[in-house]
Amino acid sequence: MAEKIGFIGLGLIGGSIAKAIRQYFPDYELLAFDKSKETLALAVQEGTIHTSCSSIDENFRGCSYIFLCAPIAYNTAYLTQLKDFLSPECILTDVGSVKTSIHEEVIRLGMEENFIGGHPMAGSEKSGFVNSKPVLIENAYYILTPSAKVLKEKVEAYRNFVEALKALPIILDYEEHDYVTGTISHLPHIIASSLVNFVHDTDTKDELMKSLAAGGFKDITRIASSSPIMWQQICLKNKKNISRILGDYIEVLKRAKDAVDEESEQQLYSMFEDSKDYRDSMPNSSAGPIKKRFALYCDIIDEAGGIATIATILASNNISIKNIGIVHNREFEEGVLRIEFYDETSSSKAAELLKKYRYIVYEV
Ligand SMILES: NC(=O)C1=CN([C@@H]2O[C@H](COP(=O)(O)OP(=O)(O)OC[C@H]3O[C@@H](n4cnc5c(N)ncnc54)[C@H](O)[C@@H]3O)[C@@H](O)[C@H]2O)C=CC1
Ligand SMILES: O=C(O)C(=O)Cc1ccc(O)cc1
Repeated sequence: MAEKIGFIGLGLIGGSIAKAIRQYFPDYELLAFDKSKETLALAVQEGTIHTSCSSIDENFRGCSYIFLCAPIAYNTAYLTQLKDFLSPECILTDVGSVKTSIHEEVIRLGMEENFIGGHPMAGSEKSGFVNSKPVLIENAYYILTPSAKVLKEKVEAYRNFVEALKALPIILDYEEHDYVTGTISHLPHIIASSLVNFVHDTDTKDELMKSLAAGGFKDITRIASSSPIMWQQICLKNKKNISRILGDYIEVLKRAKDAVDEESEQQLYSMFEDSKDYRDSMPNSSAGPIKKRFALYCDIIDEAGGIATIATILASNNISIKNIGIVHNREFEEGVLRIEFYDETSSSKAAELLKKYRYIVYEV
């Protein structure tokens, strides 16, 4: 066996990372401790992990990576128990949605040389090992928050590891992480939950609102179905940022109310126009502008013959393909043909050409 990797908590995120490692590094030895014995039994039975641990024990000694993937307060609480099992080479990491609290505890316990915080910006409203899958982290940003005393070589190794698992590493300061995710992730979850509860509390006797809730409502409230314990802990641990952000956001809502009360045509139009322009400018794929890949996606009916036909169309128009293959990812769960090019011009030329041949092309 090559490397040994340990997991504490093997739910949606821990399970997805473990499955991605299994897929891309089949000779690595994986072991896990989870408070749920059923989860561990299933993970062994499915062949995701080799060893299930009934506590944080000797098995964790000699791991090259240890991933803390339980709800955040437990991750922090387990640091003390782990300390004795870490070799100087071990990279200790977590996947928690809040970073300052765990970094502060790492500093207090003198574990900075080992710790690099981690946060895959992927997930869903579902939870548990049963819902985990390797594609969950594919093409998703994976934020790394290195401790001040961790060696650059360790950060580089972790960054390469994340890339090998097909996610997109990005390095951030842990405090900046909590400020940014407070707005783009924690605030939306609070808005979604409070909006759903608002409908529940103000609905008519015969629950007309519940019955009639349409696409828009469902789009922006999907995440209200997320794990209550996870979001309770996020709000408790990122209290300062969330409180300030909520305060600012309430001011924005007040301004929207003023615009309605005052029948301000200009303000109302600007609000919807500005949001439309900005939302339309956001990249659809999580890869975003930071790491630009020139790829398009295309529906094909028959995999084998279909790929050959497309390759011929592109080659006969002097468009070189960098990579081609069927992918199943978060955006295209049913599977789609992904074609990657060397530059933007080739990608747009190919899209135009394939559309002419009546293919359904997605440029994301
Ligand atoms: N769900 C999401 O979309 C995302 C979650 N995260 C972070 O990932 C972490 C885990 O979240 P999920 O995988 O979604 O949750 P989950 O509920 O799917 O998995 C948590 C796992 O930890 C285990 N666990 C709970 N308490 C434990 C304890 N005291 N000791 C050992 N194991 C324990 C549970 O049995 C479960 O298997 C959280 O810290 C969360 O902030 C990060 C990115 C996305
Ligand atoms: O399902 C979604 O859209 C999410 O927002 C998932 C998510 C939840 C928590 C995180 O820390 C990161 C991503």
